[in-house]
Amino acid sequence: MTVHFKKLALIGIGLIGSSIALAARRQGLVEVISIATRRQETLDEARELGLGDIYTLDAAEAVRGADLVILCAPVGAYAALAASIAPALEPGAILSDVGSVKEHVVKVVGTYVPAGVSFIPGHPIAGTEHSGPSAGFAELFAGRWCVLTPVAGVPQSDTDKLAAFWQAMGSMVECMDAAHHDMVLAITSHIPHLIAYNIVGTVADLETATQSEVIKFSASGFRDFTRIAASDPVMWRDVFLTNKEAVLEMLGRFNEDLSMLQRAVRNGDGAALEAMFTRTRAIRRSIINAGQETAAPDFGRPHEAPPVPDAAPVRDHGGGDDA
Ligand SMILES: NC(=O)c1ccc[n+]([C@@H]2O[C@H](COP(=O)([O-])OP(=O)(O)OC[C@H]3O[C@@H](n4cnc5c(N)ncnc54)[C@H](O)[C@@H]3O)[C@@H](O)[C@H]2O)c1
Ligand SMILES: O=C(O)C(=O)C[C@]1(C(=O)O)C=C[C@@H](O)C=C1
Repeated sequence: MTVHFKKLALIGIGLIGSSIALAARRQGLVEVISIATRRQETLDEARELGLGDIYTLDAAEAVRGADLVILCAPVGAYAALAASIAPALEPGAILSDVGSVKEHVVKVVGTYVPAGVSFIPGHPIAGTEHSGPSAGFAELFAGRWCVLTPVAGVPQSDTDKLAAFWQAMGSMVECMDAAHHDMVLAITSHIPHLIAYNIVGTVADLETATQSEVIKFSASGFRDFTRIAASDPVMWRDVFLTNKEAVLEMLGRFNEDLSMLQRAVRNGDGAALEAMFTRTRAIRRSIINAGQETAAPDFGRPHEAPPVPDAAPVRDHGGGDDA
């Protein structure tokens, strides 16, 4: 499928928005890119980086005449943004987003979507701990999944067109129900971030002498946690505020398993510890065998893109209304 959009409007131009701008431009998917941000400094930075063609502080102005609009701001800003852009959305346009949670987005943005506009929320499962317009790179989505959660009544041809857009940027696309997405991401992304914030926070609370020892002797395990814990505070605040139920559900299970480990350590139950660690090692190996490790070797910096597939697959999880 050939993908071509006349005008792409990106509302918010941090890590994800700027990566879309760079990838869409590189792949020739769009004619014009208009960019809206809340703050003048961010807009100036985006302009200096040459990320778009039109720059404005007025989100409604940015979306006027756009056939693809993607919200790329923290999820907590979506309701106000949706209210302000709704009257300016063109009939026939596709409205999407990149937010890390989906049910909340369907609810708060959905109420503002005018008839004739196809609302197809999305989430590229790709990122780094960096933020802002200069953090983006065109290869970010290569070999990574992008989940779409189309709402009822959206024409399949629009979902296919948006899927083709992400595939052309190198992503593999899967459609699923928003609630299912939130449950899966709670355990694969949200809880890991909460754990990282917590463990690094625990170190921050240690007395100064111990803290400097931790920093001095931190090897890759703790360093990996600090990378994750350096992720954008506003973005992650909004994730936990808007995916509360799924996070609490998964956190409950996590706490039960942690208590089991605590008991095994206290009781010197080597067999229980070894059995658990053997299971988790197998999961790591299955992730590597599925090719996820090789797709983006170094998250922290722009890297050589793996080959962009001609037609990355679209998988249908089967949970969506009319996905
Ligand atoms: N960082 C990741 O790893 C990652 C991965 C996938 C999806 N996401 C999602 O992508 C979205 C953006 O995240 P990011 O990492 O690009 O964040 P970022 O902090 O790098 O950029 C956010 C951008 O939104 C702008 N913004 C903030 N409030 C705004 C408002 N009210 N109106 C207009 N613009 C506003 C900011 O100025 C900034 O340009 C979030 O919803 C996040 O959940 C992030
Ligand atoms: O590697 C990272 O820095 C990320 O945290 C990326 C990550 C993730 O948890 O996998 C973070 C948030 C997203 O919504 C999608 C991707």
